[in-house]
Amino acid sequence: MAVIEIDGVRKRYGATVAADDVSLTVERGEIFGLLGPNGAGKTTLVECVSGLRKPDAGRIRVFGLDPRRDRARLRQVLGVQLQQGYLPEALRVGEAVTLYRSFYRDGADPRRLVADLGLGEQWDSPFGKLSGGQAQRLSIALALVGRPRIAVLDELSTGLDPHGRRNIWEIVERIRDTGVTVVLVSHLLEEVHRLCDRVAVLDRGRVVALDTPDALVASEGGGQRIRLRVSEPLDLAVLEALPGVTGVREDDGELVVSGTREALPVVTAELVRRSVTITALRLEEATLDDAYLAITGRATEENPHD
Ligand SMILES: Nc1ncnc2c1ncn2[C@@H]1O[C@H](COP(=O)(O)OP(=O)(O)OP(=O)(O)O)[C@@H](O)[C@H]1O
Repeated sequence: MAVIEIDGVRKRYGATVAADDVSLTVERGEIFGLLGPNGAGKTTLVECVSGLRKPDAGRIRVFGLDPRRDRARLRQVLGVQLQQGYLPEALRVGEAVTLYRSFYRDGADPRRLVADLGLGEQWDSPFGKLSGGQAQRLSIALALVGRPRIAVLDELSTGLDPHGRRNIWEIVERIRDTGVTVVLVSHLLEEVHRLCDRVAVLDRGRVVALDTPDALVASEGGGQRIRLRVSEPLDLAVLEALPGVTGVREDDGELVVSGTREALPVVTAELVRRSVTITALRLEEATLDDAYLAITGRATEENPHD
């Protein structure tokens, strides 16, 4: 069942098109990723969903509610994580969570929520004294204190070290396990691959791909990269023309051949046929990075004058 429905949404700021005919749905209980480079329109879209911005055109429904018209009711079902630096420095963790709890009819127990997010010892700590990871966990607590059915988390691991990031990811998985639908805004591929059930890739206001992370990887050729060194110079076009090969480039003396699983036997056979000796060969599985570069690169080529 769709809990968020976005249909034909457009939003402009002057000459900048931040949302260009965006249509997508978010299903109950999933972690849905919005992925894209800076300025792709991710924040604009979640602000429209949260009722903070009014689209120029299109329709949005969240549990059937119109985010602008039904804002008070929306607030009871949708929790939005605020960006860093949002609280007075002197406000203590416990005070902040208790204050936010008072905005909701049926909220969570502040002490338990703070403990669940690993901030029990910081209950009396002022916001200004928290580490980056603790401040992020507090912002998640504030998004969850109203016991929302949907949580919107925007760039939640920005500025965290790898350990802090993993910690936050586990928290997001636990949130999902309690039945809350999560919309995750991110520009980190590793993050969306690890967490998201489905991902919409946004580029200059447009949805340029929407699928599971694994399907996005597979859609870009099924994914292998062959890195090889050869005994003599080779015309790249020879390899590019082979079946299963989707791209060939040179990287620091190595030939990097991208393609389907079929590519490896075909490429090696062709080199043998040409009596070219392979001096080194390494096989890498394609990742979401490859898919993402291919998808956003293609979107740019399709609209060279934008
Ligand atoms: N209030 C505003 N006034 C004018 N232009 C804006 C405004 N807010 C956003 N924009 C522009 O709209 C485009 C989309 O911005 P948005 O913040 O939605 O993208 P984003 O994908 O969230 O980017 P980031 O990852 O950098 O936060 C950008 O070109 C941005 O400069």
